[in-house]
Amino acid sequence: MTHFINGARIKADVQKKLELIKTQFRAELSLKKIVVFQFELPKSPSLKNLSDYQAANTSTNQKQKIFKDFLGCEFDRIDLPWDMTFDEFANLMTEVDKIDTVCGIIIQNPIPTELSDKNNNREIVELIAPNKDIDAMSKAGQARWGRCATADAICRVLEAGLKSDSEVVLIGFSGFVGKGVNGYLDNRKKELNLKITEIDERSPKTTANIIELNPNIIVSATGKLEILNTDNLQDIQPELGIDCGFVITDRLDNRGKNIILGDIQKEARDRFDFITPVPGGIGPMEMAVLAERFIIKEFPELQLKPWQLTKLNELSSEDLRTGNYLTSDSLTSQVQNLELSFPTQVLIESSLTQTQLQVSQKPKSLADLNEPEVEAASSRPTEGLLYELANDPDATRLKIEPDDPDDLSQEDGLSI
Ligand SMILES: NC(=O)C1=CN([C@@H]2O[C@H](COP(=O)(O)OP(=O)(O)OC[C@H]3O[C@@H](n4cnc5c(N)ncnc54)[C@H](OP(=O)(O)O)[C@@H]3O)[C@@H](O)[C@H]2O)C=CC1
Ligand SMILES: Nc1nc(=O)c2c([nH]1)NC[C@@H]1CN(c3ccc(C(=O)N[C@@H](CCC(=O)O)C(=O)O)cc3)C=[N+]21
Repeated sequence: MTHFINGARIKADVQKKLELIKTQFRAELSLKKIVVFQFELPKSPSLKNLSDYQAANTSTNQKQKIFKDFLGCEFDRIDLPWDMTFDEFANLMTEVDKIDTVCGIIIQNPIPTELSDKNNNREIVELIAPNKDIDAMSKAGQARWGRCATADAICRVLEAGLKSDSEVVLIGFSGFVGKGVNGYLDNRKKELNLKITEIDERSPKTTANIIELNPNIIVSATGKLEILNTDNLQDIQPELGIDCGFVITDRLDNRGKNIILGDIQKEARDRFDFITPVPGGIGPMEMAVLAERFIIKEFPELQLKPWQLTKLNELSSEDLRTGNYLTSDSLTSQVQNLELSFPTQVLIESSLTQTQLQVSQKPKSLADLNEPEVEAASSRPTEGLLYELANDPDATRLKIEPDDPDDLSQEDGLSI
C-alpha cells in the first residue's frame, strides 16, 4: 500500500500551531511586509518559459495566502520586465530596502540569466539583505537557514525516511532546490552511512540507472514532467518518493481546472511505500516552512521550534489512517510555552507600544515606489485592543481552513 504524505494537512496543522501567536501579535504582524519579485514572460516565450511562469505564479499566490490572508502581514507582489538590467534591479532593491516595514524579500525563480551571472558577481539574489532572505536565495541566507524553503521542506520529509545505510537517488541535484537537498544529504552521509547517487542532465548516471541502483529513497526536483515513470522504475519498491516537480499542464480535469503533475508519473506512485503527491505535497509544506522562518526571525523570544515529521517507520496505523505526520511536539508544546511564558496583558501592551511607534511606508507596486504613501499606525487604547481580543471569536477559536480541502484530489485519497 502507498501512503500519501499530505502536505496540505501538514500546512494546516502548522497554521493551527501559529494561530495563538497570530492572535497575540496581530498588531505587529499587520505592520510587517513581505515583498515578492516576479519576472514577467520574455517577448517570445518558449513552452518552458510559460510553464515556469505559471509555477512561479502559483507559488506567489500561495505566499500571499500564507503571509497576507493567514498571518495578516502586508504583502507586495512586484512584477518586473524580463529584460530588466542588473543596475535597474539593484536600484529598485535599494528603494525597497529603505522601507523599514519590509522584513522578507523573495525573488521568484526563474530569474533571467543576465541577472544571475555568478562569474561577474552580478547575481541579483545576492542583493537581498541577509536578514530578509527568508527563502535563503543568497549565500548569507543559506548560511542562516541552511537551504531554500523548498529544500528545507524536502529535508524534513527525508529525515523521517532516512535510516542507517539508506540508499538515496537525488535527481536534479545541481538545481536551486536540488543543491539544498544535496548539501543536507552530504551532512547526514557519514553518520548514517548513506549511499547517495546524484543525477542531473550532465551526470554519468541517469534515470535509466535507477532500476540497477534500486534505492530506498528517491528525491526528484527537476520540473521535467513524469521524469520518473513506470518505464524507468519498473517494479522496484522504494520506501519513499519525494516529488518536488510542479507542472501545470494544459489538460483540464472534470471541474475545468488545469491538471497539475509532478516529476513522478501518477501510474508509478504505487511503486513507493510513502510518497509526497503533486499537488498537495511539498508545495504546501514549503509555505509552512516560510511562515515558520518568518515567525522565528521576527519573534525570536518565542523560541519557536521547527516542525518535524515522525519517523515513517514509527507512525501508528491511526496516524497513517488520519494523515497525522507531525510529531506531537511540533504541534503542541510551543503554544503551551507561549501561554506560560507570556502573560497576555504584558504581551499585548508591548506589541501596542511598538505599533504606536511605527510609521509605515506602503508602496503597493513598482509604480508606487516613486510616491510612497505615508501612513501613521493606529493608536488604539490598550483597553480597546484587549476588549477586541476578548470579544473576537477568532481569538479563542482555533479554526483552520486549508486553502483547498480538495487539494489532495478525491481520486487520490490518503493511500492507494
Ligand atoms: N514548493 C514547490 O513545490 C516547488 C517546486 N519547484 C519546482 O521544482 C522544479 C525544480 O526547480 P528548481 O530547482 O528551481 O529548478 P532548476 O532549473 O534550478 O533545477 C533543475 C534541476 O533538474 C535537472 N534536470 C533537468 N532536466 C533533467 C533531466 N532530463 N534529467 C536529469 N536532471 C534534469 C537540472 O540539471 P541540469 O542543470 O543538468 O539541466 C537541475 O539540476 C521546478 O518544476 C519547480 O517549479 C521549485 C521550487 C518549489
Ligand atoms: N525563489 C523561489 N522559491 C520557490 O520556492 C519557488 C520559486 N522561486 N519559483 C517557482 C517555484 C514553484 N514553487 C511552488 C510553491 C508552492 C506550490 C504550491 O503550493 N502548490 C500547491 C498547489 C496550489 C494550487 O493548486 O493552486 C500544491 O502543490 O498543492 C507550487 C509551486 C515555488 N517555487
